[in-house]
Amino acid sequence: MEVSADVKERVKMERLSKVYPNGTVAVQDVNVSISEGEFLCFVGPSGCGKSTIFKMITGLSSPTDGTLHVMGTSPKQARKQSDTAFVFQEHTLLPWMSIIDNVGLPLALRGASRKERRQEAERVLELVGLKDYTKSMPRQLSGGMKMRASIARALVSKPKLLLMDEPFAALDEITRQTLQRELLDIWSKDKEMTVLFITHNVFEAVFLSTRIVVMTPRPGKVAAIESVRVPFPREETFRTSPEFGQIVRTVSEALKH
Ligand SMILES: Nc1ncnc2c1ncn2[C@@H]1O[C@H](COP(=O)(O)OP(=O)(O)OP(=O)(O)O)[C@@H](O)[C@H]1O
Repeated sequence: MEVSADVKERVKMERLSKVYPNGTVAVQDVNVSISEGEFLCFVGPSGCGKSTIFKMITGLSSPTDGTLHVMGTSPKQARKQSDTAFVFQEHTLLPWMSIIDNVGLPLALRGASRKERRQEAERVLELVGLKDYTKSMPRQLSGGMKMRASIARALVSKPKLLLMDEPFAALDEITRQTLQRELLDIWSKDKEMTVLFITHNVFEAVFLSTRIVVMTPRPGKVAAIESVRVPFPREETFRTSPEFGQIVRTVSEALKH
């Protein structure tokens, strides 16, 4: 695959398409370029191909047409370099391992020393507010805390690209809003990290994003790309501001197409 010269471009999709072997056109002609340091949300109805795009970015699924560059190289190469990390809706913590061992697992798989694993796991557990729970087992944590631990595990390998597929969908509204703020804090401290975030929740997308990609139902195409030009840190008052309401309306309108 051709190597892009622009290292600041984290993901480049050109006419990206995916037709599954059974004939389902999941993604069609998607053109999106994502730069370093963006927080980009994908919103769209169920089945519009959001997860399929993520699978292609992580190299778990191949495009059937068009091109896709991740970190200026192929998705598989980017994954090999540990440049990408993934957080799913359900936490994927191993129930028989303590939180610190779960969080250090990606480093263990790479052969890192025990000391490095512990240091790095403690660093990210502090970032997500779980430094007092290093020895706990997953079953001892609430849903929100398990999600924090999953985020810590994704951050432990210092990814340049963090992909999050509806990470807060199973949480109650208060916990969801708390985690949104915490995630923005973590992201804004690391200007090199790009976050791609899937959500069905337009309010969540507007609060978090620098840009929002609105997708259409099958076949999944881009209906609109909206910029949210509101500076960070975003205060809680943003959620009830007229500007917020206006962007929510624009995105909701685009979703109807
Ligand atoms: N392995 C597969 N084989 C065949 N069709 C598939 C496969 N995976 C997904 N699809 C279909 O591709 C379309 C897009 O699926 P995808 O999971 O990417 O959508 P989504 O937008 O992430 O949906 P949701 O919001 O419900 O998670 C859907 O119609 C789905 O049924």
